[in-house]
Amino acid sequence: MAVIEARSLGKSYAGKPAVVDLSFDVQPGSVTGFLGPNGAGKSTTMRLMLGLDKGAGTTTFDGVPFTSLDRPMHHVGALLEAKPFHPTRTARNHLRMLASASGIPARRVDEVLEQLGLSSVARKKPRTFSMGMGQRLGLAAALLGDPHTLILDEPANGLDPQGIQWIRELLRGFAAQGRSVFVSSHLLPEMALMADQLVVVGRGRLIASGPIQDFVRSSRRNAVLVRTPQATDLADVLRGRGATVEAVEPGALSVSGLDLETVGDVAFDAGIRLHELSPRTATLEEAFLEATEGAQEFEAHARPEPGTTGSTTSGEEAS
Ligand SMILES: Nc1ncnc2c1ncn2[C@@H]1O[C@H](COP(=O)(O)OP(=O)(O)OP(=O)(O)O)[C@@H](O)[C@H]1O
Repeated sequence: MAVIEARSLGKSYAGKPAVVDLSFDVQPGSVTGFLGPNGAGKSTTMRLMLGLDKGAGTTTFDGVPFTSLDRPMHHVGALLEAKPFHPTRTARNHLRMLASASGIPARRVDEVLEQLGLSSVARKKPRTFSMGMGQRLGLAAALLGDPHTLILDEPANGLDPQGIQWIRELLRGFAAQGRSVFVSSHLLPEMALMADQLVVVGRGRLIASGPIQDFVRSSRRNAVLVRTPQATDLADVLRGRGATVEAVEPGALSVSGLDLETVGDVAFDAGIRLHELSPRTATLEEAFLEATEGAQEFEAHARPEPGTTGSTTSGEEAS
């Protein structure tokens, strides 16, 4: 059951740093979400981890680099952005070829096709597949060797809501067996449901790592909502106690910097009547946007006019 240890990973393209001195661990029995804005270096990091890109640093799987693993498909299954499918081979033959190259019995191919819901298209060519089906085939290839570690770059890309829910259950189940999952995604509500640990990067550098609850808890967007007919008085008293107070609507305050019990006690001591006292927990998206503020490589400068679509970006599309 592999601990992944990534140490001082680094990579530049044409002198421009894409990944900078990046170190983190992925523990068995967990789903570790890999988050970062577009162009933050997630795909590059995953390629470095698997020895597919040359760069600085090392990554080991239970102490062994990927390129030195004996029968690597049995240890690590990977789904990266570029999925090389043979143009004329069927889905089943594509997997059979991968299986035979790794000494995996052919019956395992049919097992994963079944597991991934691809049995009915097993004899079709992947180039005719929708994006979601292509993702499923890529996942089938990653699972072929029944590995104890999965490294997945945006696996939910192109999947429909049922597919997204299915992959969440698959990865949670995989981790519950004591295996390791390292997965990138921009679907933050999904990540909040799926991951227990996070690695967050911006401009190729580590921004945060650790349990997802700690990351969300550290957000300034966590607050206490108070409704009171004496909002002005309460705001003054709370500010006097060092809280940050924002009027969200007439008679309602959002208070940060004090916990819920203290806000209630302060109001009671000041003789202020409360009509509501409730916690407001930050979402993963809010915590992420706050943590990566200023770390976006591709920043939108113009909001679309109401009724139009699209936005203007300052740079090229990331990979
Ligand atoms: N093959 C390449 N040649 C040149 N530059 C590259 C190449 N691959 C990535 N980059 C650059 O490296 C940086 C990191 O890119 P990377 O694709 O790793 O980011 P990412 O976090 O996966 O982005 P996204 O979320 O948009 O997929 C970006 O500035 C990107 O333009």
